[in-house]
Amino acid sequence: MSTAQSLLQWVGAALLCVAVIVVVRTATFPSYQTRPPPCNATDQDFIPATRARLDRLSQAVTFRTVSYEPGRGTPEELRKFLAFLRASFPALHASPLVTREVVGNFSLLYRVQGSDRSLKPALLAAHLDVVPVTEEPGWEAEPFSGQQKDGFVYGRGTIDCKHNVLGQLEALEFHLNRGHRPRRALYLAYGHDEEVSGHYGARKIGELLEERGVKPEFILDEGLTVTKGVVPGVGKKVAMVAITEKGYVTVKLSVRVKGGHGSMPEKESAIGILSQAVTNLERNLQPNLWGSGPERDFAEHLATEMSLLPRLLTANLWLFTPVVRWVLAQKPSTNALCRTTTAVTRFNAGIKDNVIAPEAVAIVNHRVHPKQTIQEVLEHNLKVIDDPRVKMEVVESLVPAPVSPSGPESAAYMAIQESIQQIYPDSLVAPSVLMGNTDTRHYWNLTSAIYRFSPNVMTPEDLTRFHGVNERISVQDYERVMNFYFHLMRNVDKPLVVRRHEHDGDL
Ligand SMILES: CCCCCCCC/C=C\CCCCCCCC(=O)NCC(=O)O
Ligand SMILES: [Zn+2]
Ligand SMILES: [Zn+2]
Repeated sequence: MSTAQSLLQWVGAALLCVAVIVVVRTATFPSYQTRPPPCNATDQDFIPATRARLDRLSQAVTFRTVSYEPGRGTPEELRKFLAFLRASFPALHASPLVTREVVGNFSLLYRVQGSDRSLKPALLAAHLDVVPVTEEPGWEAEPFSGQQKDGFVYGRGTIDCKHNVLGQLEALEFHLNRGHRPRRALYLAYGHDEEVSGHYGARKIGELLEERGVKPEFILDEGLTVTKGVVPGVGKKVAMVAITEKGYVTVKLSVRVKGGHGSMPEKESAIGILSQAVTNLERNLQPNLWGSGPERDFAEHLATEMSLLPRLLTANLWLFTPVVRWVLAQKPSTNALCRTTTAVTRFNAGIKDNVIAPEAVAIVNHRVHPKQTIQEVLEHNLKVIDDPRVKMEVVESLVPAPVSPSGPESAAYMAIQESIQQIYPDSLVAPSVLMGNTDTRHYWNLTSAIYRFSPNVMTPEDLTRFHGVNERISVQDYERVMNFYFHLMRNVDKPLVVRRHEHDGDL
């Protein structure tokens, strides 16, 4: 046999081995999906989306509680919104079990007293502020109208996240009206400036709770949602419970040149130099790190629920990680899980048509992958810009959040999963990474069990509504939001027991 023939035989045998491993791993990959526990709720345990409840959500949207910049807000609107909340939920505001504090002038902290002091409190969070409306003409209903149309409530805040504020308060009001006396103390924390980093709201709440020695069993804030048609290869709904958040670093790029008359320009302008720099950043993305961080768990939790090809790839990441990285990098929503993202969010230069701009400034917002450091992000930028005329300064930064426990070893995570599956019995649940940031950055010292999840459904078409045009929630989803919080309040109102890790209950 020639050397070439024997080499071919060896290659053939190696390929066969690889194929066998791939097939065996695909066929035997473990399932992480457990059956939803039976829900003993009766008809009386259901909060219907009545006219009054829908109108309260609509009315909440009409308060223009927009936050623009740290320290600048809409005090009058916030004040009116707080008064509206007080008037809208009379039972909880009159209850001797509930205390209400205004923190940092406009943020709210409620405490519901529990009868069993051995149980650590639960903390549900959300925020009162909303992002501004940038593209008014594209809206099918006025963005601050709260208009109800075709089975939806429209407007800023309907999914980010007045639905969570109102949903939690509706659930608590419902509970108290039925004479419920909780065993576990419950905190509700509503910051008023989450969209501009929470420096005056959630930070103050976090400091206050720390001073008082409050150590919650877990914290649940806004976050990822139940998704439908968003996760490649998975037909069922997937509830994504974020167990960590990407970090961020915002940088300011600037170029200064000599100004002058528009009739006698130099070869290059500040605008041209800076444009080249941001083009370099957009053409040379930060490295694709998918699979090296907690996002890998997300895929592996869903592997057995995927159609054949994605399942084969996910069950064999030892071989196919580069392929998965390439596939996920093709869409903005999945690319966000792959790498530190680079968004050029502002670009300013020039004051007059015939004056050469002496300075051009761009702001670049990066969301940092859990396995990358901020230093590495900045070094990458300097390398690809490769122009000493472009100055780079860090405006603000935050390291990726600590990873919270998930799976059967975490009783709090399982209580959230159980509550999701009681409301969405056909949904899968998987731990994930939030690509944005929440007020929980100010709560890291309170507990290591921090989760970010909003109990409404998002389809691919809905993703751009978030901070975008035609933000809306369906009536059915809002009903699910209220009932999710109601179930969660019930499910955690007892000692939470850690379950042994096992796969006996697999689907
Ligand atoms: C494998 C599929 C991954 C795609 C997942 C998309 C799911 C989308 C669901 C919700 C969108 C959540 C956006 C994050 C918002 C964080 C809160 C926020 O706006 N904070 C302010 C900020 O980060 O600037
Ligand atoms: Zn939000
Ligand atoms: Zn937001």
